[in-house]
Amino acid sequence: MTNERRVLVHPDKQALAGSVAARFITKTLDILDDLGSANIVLTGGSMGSGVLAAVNESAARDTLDWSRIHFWWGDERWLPAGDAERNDQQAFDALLSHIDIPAGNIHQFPASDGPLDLDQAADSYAAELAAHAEEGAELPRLDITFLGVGPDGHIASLFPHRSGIQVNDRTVIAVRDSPKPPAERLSLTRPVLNHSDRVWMVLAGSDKAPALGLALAGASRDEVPVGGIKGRKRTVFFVDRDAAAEVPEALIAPSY
Ligand SMILES: O=C1O[C@H](COP(=O)(O)O)[C@@H](O)[C@H](O)[C@H]1O
Repeated sequence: MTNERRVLVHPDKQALAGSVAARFITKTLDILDDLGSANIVLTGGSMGSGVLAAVNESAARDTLDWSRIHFWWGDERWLPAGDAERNDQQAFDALLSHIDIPAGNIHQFPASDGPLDLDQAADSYAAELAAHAEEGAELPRLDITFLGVGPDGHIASLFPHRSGIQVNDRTVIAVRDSPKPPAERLSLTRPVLNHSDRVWMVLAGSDKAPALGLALAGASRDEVPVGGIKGRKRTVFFVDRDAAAEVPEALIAPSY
């Protein structure tokens, strides 16, 4: 199988979340069998928590040995710990509070009410990644990275026509000019996202169709940041029919 980007279309949001959750469980079981542990990067956004809620509801949820799975985030909103708008809080509500996982396996970005300022928080998360790096590397092996995609084509907190999407000399950046509130955020950079073995983008709704169509048509990453993302082994867009409206027929995988 090649590492071309694939688009898998599902009838609606619910089917999409259920299908991605089932794939997540089976793929992570394989990764644990093969490698002994797994590093998963989570996303915020509507489908991010939808998929985690579907994992939580799955009868197969506890076939996974959660003690061997580490969770990271692609980005975070610079808000106090526990704020309902934080990506980590949404993941806790959807799944993480309900499973038997050691606290040390959950790698949250710092919060705005902690002791660090935004730049120190970015450095601190970079150091946390480095502390779990594979030998001789700056980063851990990233097995699956989930990304939501905004209607403007942003991924993590890397937005169109902002400098963040071009950064390639840091693993984590402080963002101060997000067009989507809050303006202050923390984000992994594009080279880190592209270091992932598998990038799974999950998007639903007709407002996402133009960004997906442009990205697949080869728009620049400055215009549509998602266009600059590619996993080392697999890059899959899991979408619903509405989001797929502008995807060329030839790129749609025959079945899911
Ligand atoms: O603000 C964010 O938005 C994007 C996309 O969110 P969606 O609700 O439009 O799907 C998300 O991927 C990112 O992690 C988050 O911080």
